[in-house]
Amino acid sequence: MRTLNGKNLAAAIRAQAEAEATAGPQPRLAVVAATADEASLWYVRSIAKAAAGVGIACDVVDLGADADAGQIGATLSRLSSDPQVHGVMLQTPLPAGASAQQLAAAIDPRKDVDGANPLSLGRLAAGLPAFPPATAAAVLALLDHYEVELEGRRAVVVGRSTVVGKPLAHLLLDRHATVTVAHSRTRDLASVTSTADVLVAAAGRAGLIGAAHVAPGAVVIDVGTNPTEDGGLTGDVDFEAVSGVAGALTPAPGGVGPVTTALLLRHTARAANLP
Ligand SMILES: Nc1nc(=O)c2c([nH]1)NC[C@@H]1CN(c3ccc(C(=O)N[C@@H](CCC(=O)O)C(=O)O)cc3)C=[N+]21
Repeated sequence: MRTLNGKNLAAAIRAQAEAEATAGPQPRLAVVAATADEASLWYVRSIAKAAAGVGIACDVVDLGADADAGQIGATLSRLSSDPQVHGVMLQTPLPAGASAQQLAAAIDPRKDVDGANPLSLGRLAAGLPAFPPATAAAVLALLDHYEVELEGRRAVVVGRSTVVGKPLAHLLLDRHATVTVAHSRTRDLASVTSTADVLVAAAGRAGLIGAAHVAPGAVVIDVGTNPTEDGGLTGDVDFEAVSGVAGALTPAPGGVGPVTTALLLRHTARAANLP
């Protein structure tokens, strides 16, 4: 079984981001957060640290977990019209009553480096240029890096979120895979997932995918970042069990996560260089 490590790929993507970031005026990313969620705040800190490492300025706009939709929307609009800001990201989760899908419409699509504006998803679906969500792009980057063939192969995505499952289905379709999207109401999940040449677990449920879900030799990508009781993170895939069946498997942590952060930075450098 091959372990599809994401750390080396992430370093290579950060090097590209740095080259692109230092070629012109310094790119600036604004990350808007309105949450007390520890995992989410950890991600914000790791973005800020990684940005500093590649020459990208990063402003964290922390509105606090009590912010309302009006404040968040006004902040996104202000950042979208600020010529000093090249990338705008709205961190999830949001306070009750605030809809990420609705609010993200306030992000200028040219600055939408995490592909959150519904226009970006629509453009992606239509095959037009757009920034895909960094997590969905990270799955494709890993598959490409490890030279996993997609054309004509069966890909099953477990999870239908707006940040991962839906955009990823479009990215895989663009690459001529035969795509199935399974989710929490799918009946007999294992009978669907075991048809996959490429299986992507993005449901957000620790240990959802076990040995019985995986065809022998399949390539398995674990997008899950579920908090564990001891303060760590674990994926949607039971690594031990699945590593006995799969042909290749990403670790979590150490797989999709680092590549996601690196791509967010590369998107920001590209946003700053858009004509
Ligand atoms: N609008 C939005 N877009 C997101 O992409 C988004 C979000 N909101 N909200 C929060 C989640 C979480 N997320 C992670 C990204 C990288 C790691 C990551 O790099 N994790 C390390 C492990 C860190 C550890 O072990 O503590 C790894 O996988 O190696 C984790 C989690 C993106 N999210």
